[in-house]
Amino acid sequence: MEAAELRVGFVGAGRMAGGVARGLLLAGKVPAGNILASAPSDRNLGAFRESGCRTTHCNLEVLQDSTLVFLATKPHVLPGVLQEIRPAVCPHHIIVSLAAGVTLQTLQRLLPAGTKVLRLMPNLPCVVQAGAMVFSRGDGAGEQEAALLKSLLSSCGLCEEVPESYINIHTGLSGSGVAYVYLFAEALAEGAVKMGMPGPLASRIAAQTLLGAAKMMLETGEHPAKLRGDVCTPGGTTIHALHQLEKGALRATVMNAVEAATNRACDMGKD
Ligand SMILES: NC(=O)C1=CN([C@@H]2O[C@H](COP(=O)(O)OP(=O)(O)OC[C@H]3O[C@@H](n4cnc5c(N)ncnc54)[C@H](OP(=O)(O)O)[C@@H]3O)[C@@H](O)[C@H]2O)C=CC1
Ligand SMILES: O=C(O)[C@@H]1CCC=N1
Repeated sequence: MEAAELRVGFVGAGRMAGGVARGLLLAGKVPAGNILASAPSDRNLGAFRESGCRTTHCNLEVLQDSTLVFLATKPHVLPGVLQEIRPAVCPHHIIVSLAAGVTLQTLQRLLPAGTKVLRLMPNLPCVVQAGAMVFSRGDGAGEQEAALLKSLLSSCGLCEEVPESYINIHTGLSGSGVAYVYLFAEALAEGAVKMGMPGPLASRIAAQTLLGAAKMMLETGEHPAKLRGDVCTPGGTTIHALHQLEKGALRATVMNAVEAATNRACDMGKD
């Protein structure tokens, strides 16, 4: 299907829905007039309207209007939403859930048999077209639906199809991982403030440091341990700092964080 013909709906219009919609619009993948978003309040719908998209308070209207429907409510709200929209779900619909933890098995159980359903895990930098997304398809979704989703979401960042068992791990690594990185950025900047640098300058430099380090990792393809070694002068500043981080068990703590978030996503998926 040509992107210009595709009608895209969002049930739930918050941060992630807004981020995905923005990526689609900026890349010219879907015209604004072909996007319809629903939410109970106007809190987030205004931003959609300002971009030229249509909005409604009625979730069923999104199903009636759209072929590709993103379910972008919080996970605890999703079962009620699925119950509400189920009568309006038809074979032509492609349903994509963004909800953390909610399994394909649950989605398939709560939707009509044979529904083309996919489970996507994005992360917040989709908002600036630098997201990291993975998705898996349910039994009713084929290569064509996967290719369509991948092509559309490439406008929001990296997007790969993976076995469903990786989705909760991606949540711990990247969906939640963005927050660990902000914590690290905050700590970097506060260290600089402690040493006398003004806060706003320290924050900008912390962000650019993360951006540059990430860009080098992606562009060189080198293992981070190799790149870290390249920064360390024998007897120099970096190795003294890294010793402190090792004493604080930074690596083990971050690994524990990924494990905790992954386990939490698994628990959230239990019926
Ligand atoms: N935030 C993140 O970094 C990530 C989030 N996710 C997943 O994305 C999903 C959305 O998260 P996020 O965008 O942060 O959440 P937000 O709280 O920003 O947005 C949730 C949206 O759902 C709407 N909503 C609430 N109840 C209903 C309902 N009954 N019917 C229709 N819409 C409803 C809200 O309405 P209103 O506007 O009126 O409040 C709001 O627009 C979640 O399932 C989360 O697990 C995945 C990866 C990363
Ligand atoms: O905290 C959460 O549950 C969601 C999923 C990943 C990021 N935010």
